[in-house]
Amino acid sequence: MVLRDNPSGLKRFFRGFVYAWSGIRYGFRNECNFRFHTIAAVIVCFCGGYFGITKVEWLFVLTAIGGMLALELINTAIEKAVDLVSIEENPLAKAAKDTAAGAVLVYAIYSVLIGLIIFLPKFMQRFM
Ligand SMILES: Nc1ncnc2c1ncn2[C@@H]1O[C@H](COP(=O)(O)OP(=O)(O)OP(=O)(O)O)[C@@H](O)[C@H]1O
Repeated sequence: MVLRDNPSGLKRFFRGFVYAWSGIRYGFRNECNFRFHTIAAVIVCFCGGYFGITKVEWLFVLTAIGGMLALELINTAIEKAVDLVSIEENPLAKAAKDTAAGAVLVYAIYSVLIGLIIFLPKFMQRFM
């Protein structure tokens, strides 16, 4: 049983990575939004390479990608935790899920704006 097993030091540290990787795999397998954002992230990285964006632009792009993926996973964690404690209809459960979804939406809008600011001028310059 995981809760009783309490290794210390390096073993515990690396075990944390295994659990985290398992969470990422869970998100990818079960959450359509997480898959969508992962695929979008890969496409954006290819575009970054293709358009030769600057180091500072990469920093913004990577912040948008990393934040978006992390928030999606946190949103999934909140959804699962809420379902665990409250299967029945509950206004607090609704508030928890909807505010978590709102956080994802806010960051998604931020990410889209970053993408437009960085890529739109380069796209227009190359293809228009
Ligand atoms: N226990 C609950 N009580 C009240 N409202 C809930 C509850 N569970 C979900 N809801 C509400 O129902 C709607 C859909 O919730 P649901 O959990 O299906 O979200 P979803 O975004 O469709 O998630 P998923 O990614 O699992 O498909 C949301 O508005 C949510 O706040």
